[in-house]
Amino acid sequence: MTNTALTSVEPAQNSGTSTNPDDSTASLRGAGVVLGFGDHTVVNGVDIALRSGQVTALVGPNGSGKSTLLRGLAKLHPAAGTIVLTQAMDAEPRPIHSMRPREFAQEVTLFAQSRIAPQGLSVKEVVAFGRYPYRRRFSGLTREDHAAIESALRATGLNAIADRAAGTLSGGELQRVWLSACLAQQTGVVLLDEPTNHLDLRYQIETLDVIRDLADDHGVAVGVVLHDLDHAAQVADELLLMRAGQIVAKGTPVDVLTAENIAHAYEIRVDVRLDQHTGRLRIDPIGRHAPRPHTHASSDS
Ligand SMILES: Nc1ncnc2c1ncn2[C@@H]1O[C@H](COP(=O)(O)OP(=O)(O)OP(=O)(O)O)[C@@H](O)[C@H]1O
Repeated sequence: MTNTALTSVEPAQNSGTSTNPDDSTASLRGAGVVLGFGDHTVVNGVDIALRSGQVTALVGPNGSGKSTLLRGLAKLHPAAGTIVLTQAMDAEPRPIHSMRPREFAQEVTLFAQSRIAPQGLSVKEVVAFGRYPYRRRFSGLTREDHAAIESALRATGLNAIADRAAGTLSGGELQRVWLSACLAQQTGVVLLDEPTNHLDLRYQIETLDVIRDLADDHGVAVGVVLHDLDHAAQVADELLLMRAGQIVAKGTPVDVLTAENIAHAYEIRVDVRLDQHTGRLRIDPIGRHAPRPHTHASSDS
């Protein structure tokens, strides 16, 4: 794994409508969203608003519908209800189903959970996939494309391995390559499904930093599924807690991540504390076994 740290994402510079930091105000809203598989409804009447410059985290137990909701917002799963995209502050919201795929891909990207390892392509060539919505037929990469790819490679700490074969990377490295491709797409809405999965501690934290950079420095509307509630509390402006296809709590991390809400959603006991020194929430799940006391070897004698 490269030693290059994730650095802040550079301002977008291409011809997409949401790529200028000043006008990257696209936001995605869903009302009464219903999604399912055949007769099996897995998201049932969800309201969600992803606002420019804000991080919204979706949390909840396995199978509660988080990934399916994200896929519905990304136009990858048929949805009932209303999902609209507002491309600029004063623009009229447009139903996403009326948008052409290429146009939609210039506005919204999804970092999905399962990822293939492309054989025969370098890291840089995979990241270049992110520029596909801007490419003209039979034309090569433009200066803007190269700048976006370089910026995304730097942001994900991949410049040192940009020429390596993507098929030879570890799971965590490959994950960062696909995250990089999403960043290279330079959209006003970024949807991320468990982006910290498979990453070591350092890249988990640096990925959370990149997510905050997207919102704070570039006005991106971020929707992210996270399993780690500490991470969700750390990165999100708003949390949506899902259970059985519905949102059971919505608001700031402090409002949503109460012991009662977590117990209701996950059916476990937890201890939730606000750290007085750091001002951060600490969520401590309580298992069946009493915590084992730990001592230093030197204090045993
Ligand atoms: N391809 C599929 N066909 C049928 N049912 C599916 C399919 N994919 C998911 N489901 C079901 O939809 C429900 C919601 O799944 P989803 O993956 O959206 O949940 P999730 O909250 O993202 O879960 P996890 O935390 O485990 O990733 C689950 O009951 C799951 O079994």
